[in-house]
Amino acid sequence: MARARAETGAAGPGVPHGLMFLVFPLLCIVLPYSGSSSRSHRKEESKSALALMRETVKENDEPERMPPPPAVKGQHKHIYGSSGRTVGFSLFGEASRPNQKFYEMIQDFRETLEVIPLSSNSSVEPRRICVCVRKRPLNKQEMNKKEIDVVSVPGQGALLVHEPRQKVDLTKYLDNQAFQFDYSFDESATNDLVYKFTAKPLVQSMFEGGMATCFAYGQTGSGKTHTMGGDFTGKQQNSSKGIYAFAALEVFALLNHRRFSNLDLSVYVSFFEIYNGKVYDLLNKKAKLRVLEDERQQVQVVGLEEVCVSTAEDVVKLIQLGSACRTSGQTSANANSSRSHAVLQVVLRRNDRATTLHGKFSLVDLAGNERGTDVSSNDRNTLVETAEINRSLLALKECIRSLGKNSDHIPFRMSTLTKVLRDSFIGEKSRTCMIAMVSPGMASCEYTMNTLRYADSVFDAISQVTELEEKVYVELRVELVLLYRE
Ligand SMILES: Nc1ncnc2c1ncn2[C@@H]1O[C@H](COP(=O)(O)OP(=O)(O)OP(=O)(O)O)[C@@H](O)[C@H]1O
Repeated sequence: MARARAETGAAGPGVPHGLMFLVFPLLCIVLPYSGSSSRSHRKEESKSALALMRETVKENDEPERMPPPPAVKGQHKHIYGSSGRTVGFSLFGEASRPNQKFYEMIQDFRETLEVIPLSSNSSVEPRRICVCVRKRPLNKQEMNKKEIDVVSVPGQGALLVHEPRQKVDLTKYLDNQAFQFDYSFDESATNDLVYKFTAKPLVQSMFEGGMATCFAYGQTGSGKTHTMGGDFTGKQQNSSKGIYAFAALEVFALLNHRRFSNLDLSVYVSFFEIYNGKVYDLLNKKAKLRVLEDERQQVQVVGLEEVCVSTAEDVVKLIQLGSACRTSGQTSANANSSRSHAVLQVVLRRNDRATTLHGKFSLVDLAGNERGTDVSSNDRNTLVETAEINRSLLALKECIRSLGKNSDHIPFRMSTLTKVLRDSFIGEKSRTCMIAMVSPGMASCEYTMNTLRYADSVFDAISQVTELEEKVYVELRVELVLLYRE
C-alpha cells in the first residue's frame, strides 16, 4: 500500500503522462477522506511520496530540457544527439554510457524532485517496529562499467526506483515506482546517521527490560555487513564503525547512567551464525550447536559461548574474532558474499538475581536475499543453501508481521533463525527494526525491487491500514487499470 508508480517517457505521444494527471490528483483527493481519524501517521507520510510523484509527472510533461552539467570537477564536453541538441555531458574524452537515454531521463526526473535529506539533527520517533531503507553509492566496478544509478532518495522515508523499460515500438520510458518507509537513507548517509535512527532507540529498550532486534536485509553486496559490522577500506573492515560497535558503546554509556546504574547489570556477548539451518558458535571455533525447545517453549542454543564484557572495546574485539569466522562463499555479485545469517547478541543480566536475563539486543546481518534467483550455479549445496535462506527470510517476515498485528500466533518454528529469535517476537516490550539495503545500479534493479517489496510488505502489515483505506486503494487500482486501457 505504501507504493505508487508512474511512467515517464522519452517522447510525449504514447506515454501515459496525461493519465497520471488524472490518477494522482484522484489519489490525493480521495486519500484525505479515507480512514480520516484512524489513518496512521505512517500513511500520512506515504502521501508525500505520492505527491512527489504527481509533481514529478507534471514536470516531465514539459518539453525536454538541457540537463545541467554534473557536479564533477574537471573538463566536460557536450555530447550531441542526432537532432543536434545537447543531450548530455561527460568527462572530457569519455564515451557516452551504454544507457545514455535512460541516464538522461533519470537526471531530468531528479531535477524536479524536492530532496529533504535526513540529518543528525532530525528528530527520531520511537517505534515498536521500524522499517528503513538504505541506498549505497555506486562502487568502483559499477562506475567503470558506466552503470546508471536508478534509485533516488528524496528523503522523509521516500525512495524511488526508476525502472528502465522499452515498449514494443522501442520507445524508452521509465517505470517510476515510489516506496514509503519510516526513514530512507541516501548514498551519502554514514553508518553513524543510520545507527541514530535505527538501532540506537532499541538500546534503551533493552535497559527497560525489552527484547530488541535489528535486521540488515538485502541483496548480496548491497551493504549489510558494511552497515552492521563496519566500513570497509578495501578488504579491511573497521569494526568500530558499524552498528554493532555503536550499539556496544551506547550500552556501556547507559550502564553507567544514573537511571539504570541501580539495576546492577552485567553485559554479555554471544556471536553465532546460522548456515543451512544449523547454528555455529563464532566465538568458539565454529562449534556446531543444538537448538532445543523446552516444555515452556523456551528456546535454548545449547552450549553457546556467552562472554562477559566490561568495555565497548571488548565487544569490538569479539566482533573481529567472530567476523573472521563467518562462512563465506563466492557468488556472481560479491566475492565475499555471506551465505549465513550472523547474529550478535548483547545480553543484560542482573548480578543481584543469579544473572537472570534483563534485556537482550539481537543484531542480525542476514544472508543475501538474491539467492533464490541466483541461477549462476547448478551445484546441489548452493541450491540447498538457497532454499534454506528463502525459508528463513519468509519466516522472519511472517514473524514481524505477526508482531505488528499483535497476533497470538507467531510462526517462529518455520526456521532456525526465527526459533532462536523467538523471544524477540513476543511480549509488549519487543522492538524490531529492519534496514533494507539496496544497490543503486541498473543491473541490480530486479533485486532492488525484490528487496523493497519484501520491506514494503513488512511495513504494510504494521501501518494499520483500515478496511476502508484498503477498499479505496483497491478501487483506485481498478481505476488506474481502466485508464491505462483507454
Ligand atoms: N553505504 C556504503 N558506502 C560505501 N561503501 C559501501 C556502502 N555499503 C556497502 N559498501 C561497499 O560495498 C561492498 C559490499 O558491501 P557488503 O559486504 O557490506 O555487502 P553485503 O550486503 O553484506 O553482502 P553479502 O550478503 O554478500 O555479505 C563493500 O566493499 C562495502 O564497503
